[in-house]
Amino acid sequence: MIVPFGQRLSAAVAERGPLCVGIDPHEQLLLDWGVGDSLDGLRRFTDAVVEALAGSVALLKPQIAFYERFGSGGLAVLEDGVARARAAGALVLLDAKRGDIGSTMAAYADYLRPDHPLAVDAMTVSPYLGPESLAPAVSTAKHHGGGLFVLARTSNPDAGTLQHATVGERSVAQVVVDTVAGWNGPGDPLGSFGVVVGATLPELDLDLDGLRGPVLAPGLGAQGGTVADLRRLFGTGRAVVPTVSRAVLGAGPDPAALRAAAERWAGELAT
Ligand SMILES: O=c1ccn([C@@H]2O[C@H](COP(=O)(O)O)[C@@H](O)[C@H]2O)c(=O)[nH]1
Repeated sequence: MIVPFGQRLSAAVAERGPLCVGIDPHEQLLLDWGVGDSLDGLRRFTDAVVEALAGSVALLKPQIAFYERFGSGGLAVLEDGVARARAAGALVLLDAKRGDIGSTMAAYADYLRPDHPLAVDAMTVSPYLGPESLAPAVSTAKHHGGGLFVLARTSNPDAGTLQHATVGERSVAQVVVDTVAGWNGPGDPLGSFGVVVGATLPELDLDLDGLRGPVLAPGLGAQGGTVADLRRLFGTGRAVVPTVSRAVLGAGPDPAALRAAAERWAGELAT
């Protein structure tokens, strides 16, 4: 039976808490960990993070850019790490930020097919070609029980330059949120289609009330966002998935230290 991503996310968060940990093997992190900025270092880094965290956090979010740096070998490391993370019970959100004309978008969305070598539970996508260009990904996600997180109001400082531009009466970011809301069914307790909204925003300048889907909130830790910012921006009662990469990964390579760093964030989120 196919269980939609929104339901699987709800169950994972109920069991493990909302924290998502990003797997971002930056060159500097590989050097700091002492594993080397090499394919072997990438493999050791990925193995360590998966082994330390896949049994306890709800979501892992590998950033594909750091694997593509190493070509096909890097992607093989990612495929192996993703498969092992899912087998250990973590949902995997591939941070790929794909977006293209619809016919190409259909191919990108194949990451959501269970028979893909890099099959994941959900992926990030970019609506820059127009939110309707993402329709083939929505259809693949619905067919296979996958999820999408669409960039709406991102965490980088100049994001508002484009995302605040207006289309009629609404900002571009709001058009994205409203489009994604339309992909979630009215009866869904939590839909499979969510948006990305940074935890670094000075204020929440968009209306998320009708979304009925999860909000992925990056920007915590290394980019300056705090748990207090999450509360200030999103309040309580919303399905927010806070995601942290460097502020957890910096604790490695010791698996116990990685787990402790993730537990500190999880503990703070739970208070
Ligand atoms: O608005 C966005 C969307 C995605 N990201 C990604 O999240 C992580 C953040 O890493 P940190 O080390 O926790 O800063 C990274 O992969 C980004 O590409 C984002 O930061 N903001």
